[in-house]
Amino acid sequence: MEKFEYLSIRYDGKGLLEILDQRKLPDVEEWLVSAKPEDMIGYIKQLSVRGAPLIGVAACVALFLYVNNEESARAQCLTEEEVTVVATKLRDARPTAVNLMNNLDEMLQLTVKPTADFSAANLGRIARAIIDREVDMCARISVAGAELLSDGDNVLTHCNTGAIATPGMGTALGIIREAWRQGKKIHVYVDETRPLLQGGRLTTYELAREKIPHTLICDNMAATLMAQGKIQRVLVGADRIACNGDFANKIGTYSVAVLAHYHGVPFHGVAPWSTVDLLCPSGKDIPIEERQASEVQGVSGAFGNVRWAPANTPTFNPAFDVTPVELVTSHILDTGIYTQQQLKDSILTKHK
Ligand SMILES: CSC[C@@H](O)[C@@H](O)C(=O)COP(=O)(O)O
Repeated sequence: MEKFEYLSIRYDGKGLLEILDQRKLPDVEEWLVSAKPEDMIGYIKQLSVRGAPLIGVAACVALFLYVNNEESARAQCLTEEEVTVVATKLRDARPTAVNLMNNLDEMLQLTVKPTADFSAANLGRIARAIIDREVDMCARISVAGAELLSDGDNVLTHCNTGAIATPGMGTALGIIREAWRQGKKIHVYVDETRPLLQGGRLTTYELAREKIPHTLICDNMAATLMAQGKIQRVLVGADRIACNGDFANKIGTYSVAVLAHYHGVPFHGVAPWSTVDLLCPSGKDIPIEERQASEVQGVSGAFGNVRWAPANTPTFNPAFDVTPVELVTSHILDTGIYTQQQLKDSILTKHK
């Protein structure tokens, strides 16, 4: 595979794969080496690599690199079984974002089984095609969604859906970037996104780099802003969209959707088609990751580890929640903007 470099993942074309440690942002920009699949699995679990499209891409490149190294060492191709064992471990690194599963299934060439080719050269080609497609989908999403934004709009976003969460320009944040690039005078309210502060640390970092006007708020402030008429639209990402249009995204998204519904503010789920799970009928079928207590008992990161709750305080820490489709004004995908019925129809067409 040839050399590539994006904001949060890079490969030197000679075997060095690195990811930007998103736990340490915004103040520390540190690159971590992923020499073997176990490294990447650890980085995905600890959220050094995060964001549905990015973990999908990172896992594919890690799989390619493993096969490439083994193939060189043994001077022969790996078997399908050997590649599948490693792909399965990567697939299990996080349970909710379906991009990980969709992309690895593509690497395993499940749909072209009789002619599958597990050489490093072929896996490198597939991984490269997946990356190019993700970059392209981000660009298309951004253009499609930017049409909805007008001068003077205040947009609320949750978590981080930008260029560090994808190999492209981002999804929900990509729309914001594109609208700004088009000269629209918009302003962004950024939910801080407890417990891991993806909004407070990462979305603010990206918006500041792009010089897009923004204001950071705590998650519990969105209701007040909506009641004051200060939010015109909500744009959020997705980790898995079910066939009926329900979708999982960062914990807290559902609360924002309920608030938006109550206040009559348009609410959009934004994602590439690689986030649609054609095998998942509805939101109740989406597996939700639960994470460790320490994330809720305090905070940790480059700024240190701080616990404010008494040690061993019982916690509940689901990393994602499911927003029912009834609360979604429309989904913005790389192929356009979809009402609930249009999305269902498109998914049905893909099933045929
Ligand atoms: C373009 S990223 C879309 C989603 O993956 C994003 O909104 C999100 O929920 C990320 O969660 P994270 O736990 O930080 O990986």
